[in-house]
Amino acid sequence: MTMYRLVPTEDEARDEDRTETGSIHSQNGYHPHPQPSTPRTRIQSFMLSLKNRLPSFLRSSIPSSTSFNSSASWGSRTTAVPRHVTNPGAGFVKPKDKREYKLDSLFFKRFIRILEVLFANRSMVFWLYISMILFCCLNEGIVYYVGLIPSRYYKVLVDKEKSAFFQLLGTSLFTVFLAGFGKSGIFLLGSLLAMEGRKTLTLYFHRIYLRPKLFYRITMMHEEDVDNPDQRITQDIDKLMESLKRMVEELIIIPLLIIFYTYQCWLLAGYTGPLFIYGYFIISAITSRILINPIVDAIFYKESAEGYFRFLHVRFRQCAESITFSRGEAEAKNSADESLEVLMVNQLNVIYKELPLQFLQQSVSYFGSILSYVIIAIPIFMGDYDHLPPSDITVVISKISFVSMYLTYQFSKIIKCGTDFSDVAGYTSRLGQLMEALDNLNTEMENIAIDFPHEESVSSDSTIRFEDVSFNTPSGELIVSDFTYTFEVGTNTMIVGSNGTGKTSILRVMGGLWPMSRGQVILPQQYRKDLIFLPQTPYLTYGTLREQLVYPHKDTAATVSDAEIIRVLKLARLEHIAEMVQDFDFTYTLDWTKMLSPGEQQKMAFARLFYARPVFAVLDEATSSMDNDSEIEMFNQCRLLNITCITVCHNVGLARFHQRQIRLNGTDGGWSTSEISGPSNVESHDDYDDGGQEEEDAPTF
Ligand SMILES: Nc1ncnc2c1ncn2[C@@H]1O[C@H](COP(=O)(O)OP(=O)(O)OP(=O)(O)O)[C@@H](O)[C@H]1O
Repeated sequence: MTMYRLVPTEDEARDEDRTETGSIHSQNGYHPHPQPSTPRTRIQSFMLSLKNRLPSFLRSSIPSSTSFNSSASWGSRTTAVPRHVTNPGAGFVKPKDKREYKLDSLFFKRFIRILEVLFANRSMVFWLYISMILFCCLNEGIVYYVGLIPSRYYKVLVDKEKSAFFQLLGTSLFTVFLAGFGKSGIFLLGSLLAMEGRKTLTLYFHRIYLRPKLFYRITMMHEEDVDNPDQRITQDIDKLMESLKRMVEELIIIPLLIIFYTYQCWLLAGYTGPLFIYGYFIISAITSRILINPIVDAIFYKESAEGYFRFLHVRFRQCAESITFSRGEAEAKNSADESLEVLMVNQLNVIYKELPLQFLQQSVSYFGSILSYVIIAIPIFMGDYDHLPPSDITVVISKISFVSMYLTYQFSKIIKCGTDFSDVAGYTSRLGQLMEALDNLNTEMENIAIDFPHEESVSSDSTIRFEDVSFNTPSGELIVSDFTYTFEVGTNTMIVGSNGTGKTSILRVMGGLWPMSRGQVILPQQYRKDLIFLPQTPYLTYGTLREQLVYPHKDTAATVSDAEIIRVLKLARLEHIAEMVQDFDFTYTLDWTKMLSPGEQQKMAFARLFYARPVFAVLDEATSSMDNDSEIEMFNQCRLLNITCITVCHNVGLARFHQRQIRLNGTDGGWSTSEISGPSNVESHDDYDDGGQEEEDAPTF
């Protein structure tokens, strides 16, 4: 036996104070109910004031109350970030007067963390980056040579040297060709770098996001903290790498170039040249930094709005049939229009905030070229080159012009990268925030020991035991209090109660998805093998029929024989599927959920169950879409295969397949257990009338 538990520490237990209603209060955690003056009330009043300030079409998108975790059994919030006002139906609105994302130390911390992931273990990204540096150095050597060509032309033209002119023509044509080759090489390496970077970061996120239990919690419970994690992984990483690529292409060897051209400029124009250029850069950089901050923030919120807009369309696609049946197309159009409107508002916000930066960048470029003439003029008017003949002065002017303009150009490139930099900062904030949320959640889950197994709790029998278990909803409502029950092998148990009384929640606690506020659950040692959960809507993977049956153990698919597939399909009354697909190894481009009816999808889940043959099957309304005969067949097969059922359902007719029941009464976490007296199983279909028809000894739920 294996046990997982959430037991308060001794200190925490001391602080606990039980009220008459059975709720538990604690100074340092485990609050099943919200405390009177909590952040929840503050957030609610903030949202109310925000709602009143919004245009009418957005008001409907703001929920009148927001769920807030006051229960410490759910741990602390994932990150100290603002509560976004969210609504998947309409989009996203940023709380007014609240700027959170900017170029501060947190940004640099997050950015360094992303770089650590990208460059870890001398990855491919690392080598591409090194190759790019080398290529850029080579290319800049060529550029420097090309830059000096005009001064050589001036010389041969003023001196009328014909043969030197043709020689120079040949060399310059070859150099220009080399420069083109260099530029396209940088483009290739940059694109590979962006692609490889995207792959590395995405794989990293797959690893930390799709972790057992954590994936469920971040998507189901922490939407307020981290909106659209899927969009961050699929879109934001790509955009981050594209912006980074552009920046790297522009800036990769800029420090070297600045040192080199500063030295050249100082040699030709004296100290005033570099002094003017550096002064001009410092002023531009400070102004640029001031203008970038609001853009980072705007990009963060624009991406959130993008996420909701995309999410809405995905939901339309998933629910196309339901929407059409309920003639909800007009409503869908309205919410899509509203969501687009919110996106446009956010996009416009980005455009407006980028405008001053664009103005600065353009002005800086033009001003840079004027500055180079000032730098040339100073030594010329000071008479530094009066001793040279006119042809040599034109060479000097051309050289100073090139080095000063090129140095100014390097600085203006840094300023011009401001837009990309603000993009990078925005995406870094979104990805960094997700990383932190996942880290915090992971630590939180480790601290509350929600996962199992705990070696010291190993026991020999195969029962599932709940011992004094209490738990709350994520919003802090007590659902079940001091629940003690043993699920024994061979004894089917039914869990019943009205809607929302916590039937599925008991299964969530059993599966480790929800934490307990107290008590412990003891599972069979090989719980992964011995315990299989069948939800109402099974998850059907993309892939072959063989893979479908062994889900989630895709790697074992090849070991399942065709005969075995046909056998379990027959048990699940899906033999026609075998004929329909013919080739068990054909990967269907069509979604299996489109190929199978809801009832057939549930049968597919039973086919998996019959293939795996666990000790316990936890069925959460797992037969709700099946016809009566099929329902009987599923429970009969479970009995024949010695699978003990723990069933959540509303169908009174199913009582005959169970020996015990747990009833949740929905008030103060109350519950009761009883024996079910009636036929414990059904051999023939005839003695099963109708799921809705009660028999004398069948309990009513
Ligand atoms: N993610 C969540 N956040 C907040 N509350 C939740 C969440 N999931 C469930 N709840 C609440 O927990 C309570 C119990 O939910 P549960 O799904 O266990 O009910 P149930 O008895 O299975 O209902 P039904 O018979 O309708 O399936 C409900 O009041 C529900 O609102």
